[in-house]
Amino acid sequence: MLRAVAGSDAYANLVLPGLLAERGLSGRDAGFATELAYGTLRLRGRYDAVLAMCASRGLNEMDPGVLDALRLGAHQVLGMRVAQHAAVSETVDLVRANVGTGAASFANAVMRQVTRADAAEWDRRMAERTSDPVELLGQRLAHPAWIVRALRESLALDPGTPSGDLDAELVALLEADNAAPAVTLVARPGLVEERELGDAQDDGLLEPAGLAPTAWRLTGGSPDALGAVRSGRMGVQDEGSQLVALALAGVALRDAGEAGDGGRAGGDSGAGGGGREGDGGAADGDDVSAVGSDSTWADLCAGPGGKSALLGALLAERTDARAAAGELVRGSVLVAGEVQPHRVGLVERSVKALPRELVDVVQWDGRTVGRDRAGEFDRVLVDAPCTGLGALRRRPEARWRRTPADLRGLTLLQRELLDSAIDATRVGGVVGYVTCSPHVAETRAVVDAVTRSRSDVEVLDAAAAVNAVVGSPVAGLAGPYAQLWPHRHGTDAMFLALLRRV
Ligand SMILES: C[S@@+](CC[C@H](N)C(=O)[O-])C[C@H]1O[C@@H](n2cnc3c(N)ncnc32)[C@H](O)[C@@H]1O
Repeated sequence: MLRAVAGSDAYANLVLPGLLAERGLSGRDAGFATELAYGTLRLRGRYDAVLAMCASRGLNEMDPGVLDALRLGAHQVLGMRVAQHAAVSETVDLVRANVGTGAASFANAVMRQVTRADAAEWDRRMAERTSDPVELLGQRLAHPAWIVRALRESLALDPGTPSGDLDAELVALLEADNAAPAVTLVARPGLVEERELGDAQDDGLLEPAGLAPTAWRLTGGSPDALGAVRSGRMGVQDEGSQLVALALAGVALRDAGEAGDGGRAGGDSGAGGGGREGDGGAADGDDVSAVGSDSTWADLCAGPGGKSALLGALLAERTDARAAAGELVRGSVLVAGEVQPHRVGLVERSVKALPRELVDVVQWDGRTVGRDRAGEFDRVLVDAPCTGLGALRRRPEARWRRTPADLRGLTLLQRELLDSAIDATRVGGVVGYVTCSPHVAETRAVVDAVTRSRSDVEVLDAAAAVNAVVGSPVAGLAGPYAQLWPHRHGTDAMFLALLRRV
């Protein structure tokens, strides 16, 4: 797997399951192989810093296969509890079998150096050689320096960051990125019975994740062992992804004719939680007659479809509730659009448990939707393509593959998509702008630039909307934007801005 990722630009999460199946590994063996592979990939920068101090030649002069084997060996010695002699001899055997005898004796010499100090001593030696504190933190905790700087800036600008704790917060975040995350599942509303979830809990397979009412942590077995996962009524989805979709679905809309607040941020978040949406539901505080239509939703960037499936389930549940209350409900629809044809297929698979007529899966360029379908939608999600710096714990190789140069094209696309989403939303409707990156350039800078350039949007309090979903104030979350963090909330670092079209 290491060779496929480094040599062929493969994605670890796509390569590994096939390799485990091919080699017949399951249970504890599969877990061990996964930790070997994912841990080595995640911590590559740390091990490279150690290997550079141990080897007689530069890393870029080494055979790439030897370098990967040494990284794997270093992870066993410094990051896992593998016996040193076993780690050394396995590494040397691997190099002898795949590269040759000369390379094996080189690997042997390097691995013996690696074993001569423990992790704390290697940290000390790194500190002796590196004066820049950001570079050093990046080496110690295996993040490229540009990412360390970006995460630090984002934490510093987040009003949810406890004052005076920036450096400790940064270390906690980098450490959380290096830990294997629990598998979190979504129980799509209206599709999974309480009894089914109760049985899975009794069998030791699931426990409530804690924040999102739909989120469950897998405590045993694999997701596919659950019938609800196989039938698409549940799915693997980070809790942060669930929270942002639920928050967008829960925020109160306004009637198209009602005057807005003139761009006021915070204050009235309009975040009402369950039971208030729609033309006929009871609303606590708001004038329901002012809510307007709430039956046409769009997911502008839907692939692979996790959030579409959750939004679709919410829309279906809400439509059924209204019909049961005697309302005349016509044609609720979620249009789930995606630009890449093969990802359109993934969206179709992900919404397979929902009523066919409820979700319209289409191929589109989200940038033109605002022009082609202006003012058509009540709620629009823009889950924009981004660097993914908020999901580093799930994508072990991503941090080494991304570069600051990626930001330029992405932020331009993000602005265009957000502008288009606002144009596609009716007056009084709401747009949710989401990224799985906390990078300031992709989050608040995009939202600030777009809202500054238009006079028809009002920034809502997205943190209050998330609190309303959870049912109590979430610690370390402060609006108007909602920035979640792995070390604080146990979720990916999802960002949510909610904008009302006025
Ligand atoms: C962050 S992912 C969305 C994840 C998805 N919402 C989910 O929860 O499964 C961004 C998606 O946007 C798609 N995309 C990129 N450019 C696009 C465009 N111009 N229009 C529509 N989709 C686009 C990408 O192919 C990718 O599938």
